[in-house]
Amino acid sequence: MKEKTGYLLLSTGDVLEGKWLGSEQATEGELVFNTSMTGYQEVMTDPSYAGQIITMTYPLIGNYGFNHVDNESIKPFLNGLVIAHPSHHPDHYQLRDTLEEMAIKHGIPVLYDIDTRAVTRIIRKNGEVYGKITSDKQDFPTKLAVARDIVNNVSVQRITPLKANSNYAGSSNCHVVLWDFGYKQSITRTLKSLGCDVTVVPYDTPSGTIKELHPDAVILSNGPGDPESLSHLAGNIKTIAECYPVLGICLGHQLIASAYGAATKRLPYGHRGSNHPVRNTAQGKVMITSQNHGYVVDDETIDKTIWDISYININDASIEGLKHRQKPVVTVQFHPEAHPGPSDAHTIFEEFFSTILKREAQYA
Ligand SMILES: NC(=O)CC[C@H](N)C(=O)O
Repeated sequence: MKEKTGYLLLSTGDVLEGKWLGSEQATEGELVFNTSMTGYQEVMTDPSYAGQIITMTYPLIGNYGFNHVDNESIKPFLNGLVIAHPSHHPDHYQLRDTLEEMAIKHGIPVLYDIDTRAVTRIIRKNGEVYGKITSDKQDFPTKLAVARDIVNNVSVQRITPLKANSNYAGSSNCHVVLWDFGYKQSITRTLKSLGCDVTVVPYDTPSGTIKELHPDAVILSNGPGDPESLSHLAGNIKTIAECYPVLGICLGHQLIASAYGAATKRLPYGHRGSNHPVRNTAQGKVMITSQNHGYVVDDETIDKTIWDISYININDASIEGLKHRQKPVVTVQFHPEAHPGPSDAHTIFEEFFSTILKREAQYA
């Protein structure tokens, strides 16, 4: 196998030498680390990583290849991947592509033979770090202007209806509008398996158009970038949250909190992995959750006359969930749809649906 030298250059001035896997195509972006030990396919196809270079702390990546069932979006949106050891001989009964084939097919630059734990220590120490994968040792990343249209690039372009799974045995028959800021397909898979018809709508859909769809509930999805870049949607989001049962997931949680006047701030180096413990403040119970976010809602700015804090991160006490005190509006910073990661938080969907069904029974 040909091995071409490439470099990971950091905005901190650090230079790491590695090897190209696939095409030698320079790329740059915010460098973030993910600590998941499995689920690299789901990580790479999660649209929330748009514009970023991911480094995986787990050393061996690609050992079961890529399949056709676990993608989280139509294609990977990340800017690049930095790993220690690629698996050159993956094996799995569902395998379609190797890591190298996947990288070439979608034009994703991949650098390997990097001590990704050393890179992670640099990010943990410095916070916001930009990286460039390149063949030119002098070609340092510029401090990037975050793409303004980052959500526009990952959101659906038109209103898209999806039918509930036909083999669903229950009786929920809900119609959910999924407000798409870069949704993971595990969200729609979960909703369809719970018997919901889903209408996915573009991120800039006016509240009036959402109302015309007559949803039973609205879910605001995850997505990439700084939530502040979507502050112009606050009025629309608040209008919907005042009218329907609403669930906000990750970016969706941040946007709902912002619509009610809270501020968001950057975490020192993000939460990205499959084992982040969060405590349910009402029950004292701990769940292990899948997470991928660089921003959080600032505790000090939440109006506690409107919101209860429902979940807290055990590692750093950051806000992990909010519950409206009067209305059926709940939000979570973590990923109840999981993938990758544990399904402890699936209960969030179940609780949300029991709220919708009770509400419908009340108005029937
Ligand atoms: N997964 C997400 O929705 C991430 C939300 C936001 N882009 C953040 O990084 O905090």
